Amino acid sequence: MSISPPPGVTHEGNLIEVHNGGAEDWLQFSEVRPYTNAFIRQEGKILLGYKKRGFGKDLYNGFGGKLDPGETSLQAAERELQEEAGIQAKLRECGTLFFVDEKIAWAFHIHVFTAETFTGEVTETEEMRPQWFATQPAEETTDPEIAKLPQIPYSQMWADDVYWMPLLLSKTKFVARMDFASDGTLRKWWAAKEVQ
Ligand SMILES: CNc1ncnc2c1ncn2[C@@H]1O[C@H](COP(=O)(O)OP(=O)(O)OP(=O)(O)O)[C@@H](O)[C@H]1O
Repeated sequence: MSISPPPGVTHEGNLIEVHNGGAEDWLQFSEVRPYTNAFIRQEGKILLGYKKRGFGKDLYNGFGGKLDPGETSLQAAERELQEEAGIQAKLRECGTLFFVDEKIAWAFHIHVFTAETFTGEVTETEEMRPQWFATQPAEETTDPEIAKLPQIPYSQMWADDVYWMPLLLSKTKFVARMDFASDGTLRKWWAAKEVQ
């Protein structure tokens, strides 16, 4: 059976394990803007950044932002990682997120990237304070350094992250759409794994 994703969601592979929430119809959108979001994922841990200013202030997120004119999403993702966390990595695309917000005139098409290794030193910047988080419960790790790390702080993240972050951590490609109401609550969401 083939799966039809919500409007705006693009994919190349087959969609499996669809998860669906919310009751309202999908919001309309007239413009789509590209963004990036990058995560360094290592054995038992993930690097997130605490956003100190601007859009998403006081929330933890990956590192990313808008594309500069003429940039590919990969170039933008690598530039934003350098600008916001002070590190360089060869990123690869691991998913796409599509966000629509009742209060915002355009839809966000976010290319999500990941890497396991990086060069340079993780550095706090004017925009972001990077921090490592454990991706498994402390009792399930034998690595004392991982056991000391805090768990992923979903209560200080965008309301949608809890639905797609597990797909990112499972290392399968994923696609998701999330619609926000004007009061900031998640009004409807859809997520799936993408396989070849
Ligand atoms: C609605 N739910 C959401 N859930 C998780 N992540 C979200 C998100 N909505 C946007 N994002 C990410 O937030 C960053 C914004 O980037 P943003 O600060 O606007 O861009 P940029 O750094 O270019 O801006 P300035 O340089 O400050 O103008 C960018 O990574 C984008 O992928």
